[in-house]
Amino acid sequence: MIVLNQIKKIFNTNSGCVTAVDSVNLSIRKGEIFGIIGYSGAGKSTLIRMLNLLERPTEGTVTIDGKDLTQISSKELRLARQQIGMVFQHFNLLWSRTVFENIAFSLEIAGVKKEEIKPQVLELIQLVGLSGKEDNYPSQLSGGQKQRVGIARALANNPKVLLCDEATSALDPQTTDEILDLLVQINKKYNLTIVLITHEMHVIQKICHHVAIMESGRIVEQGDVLTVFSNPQHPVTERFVKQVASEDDSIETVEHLIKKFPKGKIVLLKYLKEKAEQPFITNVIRNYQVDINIIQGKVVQTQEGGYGSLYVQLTGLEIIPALNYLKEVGVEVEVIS
Ligand SMILES: Nc1ncnc2c1ncn2[C@@H]1O[C@H](COP(=O)(O)OP(=O)(O)OP(=O)(O)O)[C@@H](O)[C@H]1O
Repeated sequence: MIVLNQIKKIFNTNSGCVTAVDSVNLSIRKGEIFGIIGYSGAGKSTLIRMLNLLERPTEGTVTIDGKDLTQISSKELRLARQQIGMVFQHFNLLWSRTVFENIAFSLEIAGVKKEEIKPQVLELIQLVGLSGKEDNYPSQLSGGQKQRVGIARALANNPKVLLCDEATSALDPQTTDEILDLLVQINKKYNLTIVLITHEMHVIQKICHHVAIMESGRIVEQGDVLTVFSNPQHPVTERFVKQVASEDDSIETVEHLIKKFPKGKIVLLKYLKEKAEQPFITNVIRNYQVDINIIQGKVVQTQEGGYGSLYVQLTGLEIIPALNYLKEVGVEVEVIS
């Protein structure tokens, strides 16, 4: 539905040219939540701003529903932009207008008839959970409430796509989760395509179906969230995955474990929860002459399901057959010592 083809953005500055986005190709499917993650300066903001041509690409095409936005007239672009809502890190609300007026403003600009505006705004206010706050000014709202206004305003013209530019980065962890829950609710209710940028893996883990990892203007890895989480390929991806993994996963700790548990074998078991539905630990203990000592582990839940990783110590006479059984039932087995 959204296709970026060989997108490049070069800024000419006094100190020379900066390539902010470099030959990016992306396909984003209708109805999915697509996350783009990267550290500061990776090019995320520039990339997302090219999706509605707030930033014009130096090279490449941005195609939404078959229409190349880089080729259409400014009038067509204005109409196309109404189909693309945007939510910002610092909300970008009109401070002298109430909640109601902020949301109504989008509809006024789009030329919606006056009598149609009120019911639509009230419906949006209810959708984002701000009933009763219609007449409040932004300065009277919490950060989370301000972002709810931002989301309602972005949805006012029934967009096909919602772009979220670090929408939760200015919020505390609990408010972040509430806003992310709201985005999932909206995605499901309207089958709305959401593209977000973030530097927090928690955001990707909690709500995204697909993820692209950016570094120095390029996409270094992309795929469905569960695969990328359970099997990161690029060093940058590994660093992001560690943001949501337990601290104890560091190699120092593994070396410490080897010293602490010298008997038998220490093994890292990785499994997708939905694939490994059997009670495989119980089966191993029942069917093989081994004991299992669970040393540490975690289960991470994503929109696409969960995956687990467990460090275990196996002792006993049938370690190899037990490990073979685990592989047979779909558990990834890595022998540490
Ligand atoms: N208008 C501009 N003029 C010149 N250089 C720019 C401009 N906008 C961005 N850049 C440069 O492009 C690169 C990518 O910036 P961008 O803001 O897209 O990264 P980012 O991943 O969104 O970072 P952050 O999370 O810090 O916002 C940086 O080197 C930045 O300095």
